[in-house]
Amino acid sequence: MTLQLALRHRFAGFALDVDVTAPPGVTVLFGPSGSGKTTLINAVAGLLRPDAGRIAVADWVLLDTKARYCLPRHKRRIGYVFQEGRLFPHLTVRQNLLYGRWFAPRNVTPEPLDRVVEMLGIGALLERRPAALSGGEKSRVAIGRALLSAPRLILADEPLAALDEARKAEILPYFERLRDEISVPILYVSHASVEVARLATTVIALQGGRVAAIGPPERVLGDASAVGAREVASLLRARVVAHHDDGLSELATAAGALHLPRVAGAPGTVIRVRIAASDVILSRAAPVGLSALNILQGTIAEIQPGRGPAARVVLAVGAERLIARVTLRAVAALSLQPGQTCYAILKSVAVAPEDVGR
Ligand SMILES: Nc1ncnc2c1ncn2[C@@H]1O[C@H](COP(=O)(O)OP(=O)(O)OP(=O)(O)O)[C@@H](O)[C@H]1O
Repeated sequence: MTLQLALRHRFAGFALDVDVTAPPGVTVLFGPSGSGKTTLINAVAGLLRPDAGRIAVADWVLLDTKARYCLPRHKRRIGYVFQEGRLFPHLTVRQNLLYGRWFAPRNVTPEPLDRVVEMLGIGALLERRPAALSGGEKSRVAIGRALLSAPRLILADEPLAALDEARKAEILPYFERLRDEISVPILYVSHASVEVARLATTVIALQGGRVAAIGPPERVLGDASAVGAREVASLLRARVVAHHDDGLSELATAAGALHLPRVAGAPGTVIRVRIAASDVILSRAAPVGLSALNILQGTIAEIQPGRGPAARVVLAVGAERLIARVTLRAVAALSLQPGQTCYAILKSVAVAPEDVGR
């Protein structure tokens, strides 16, 4: 189901002006503080009436100012997943989940409770109260409660921002399952590029109230003007080939083989791997005697100088593009030029578990 977000709204000193349509899946709203993410989702949620616009999930229209139509907030059928979970402390997990179901319209059957419980791995928690749950468990219950309200859209507003790295890594796979197994579109607000890489079907990069870029994550994450020079990364599709006894997993990508710290997934599983541009080193000559395990040979496709002392060098490696962030001094010292053969070097341990997703 496509998601149409066409909105104009003005505050003193700030204007939101967005007109995009995203395909089904997870649409991540990505942008720095003050770029307008909250303003946009408040308009979707019905908490803010924008000056003008149209918001629709497929043919389910939430707002159409031209037609003078504005669906009231309680009829929008949005499932919310917030940062702190916002569960009712006096209710058990089961009661919290069933509370969600209470909001499902009478003529719609929500996902069965058993399936949601299984999908989120919360079967053992059903009789506990929120005070006896970890942050990650609370998040999973909050996702379940949202799903059981039979939503037409799930709105996740920085749901992982309050969690530490380990808890984030625990929750991300559940959002991946949601994306892959439930047909409800998800609008997900984040300013973490790891979450973009893992979850997004489509990324909307917002800057100063405008869309700086929209597209699949592999394209938007490679665009420094959209995500900021420091966040630039490549996103490679990879297939798990084998797990080796020394704790490394061998992956096949269109750019060549990669050896990374053990990833989840049986051999044959297709995953996506985020490689931060600042973790890639370049060499003109085939390196020898290096400790780094991943050396990929490619051709320089493009050199994009930044505003500071760094440049992004885009390598065509097999059918993939790999981006390296190196200093301009290194570009000059190595006399890097488009068309040259170049080797990209990546330390295995530079790729963290949260960089690898389904
Ligand atoms: N009610 C309001 N009245 C006036 N200005 C507002 C109002 N709400 C938001 N703004 C301004 O609109 C701009 C965008 O704010 P918004 O909260 O949408 O950004 P954001 O991307 O969600 O930021 P963050 O990541 O920090 O939550 C900011 O400059 C903010 O000060």
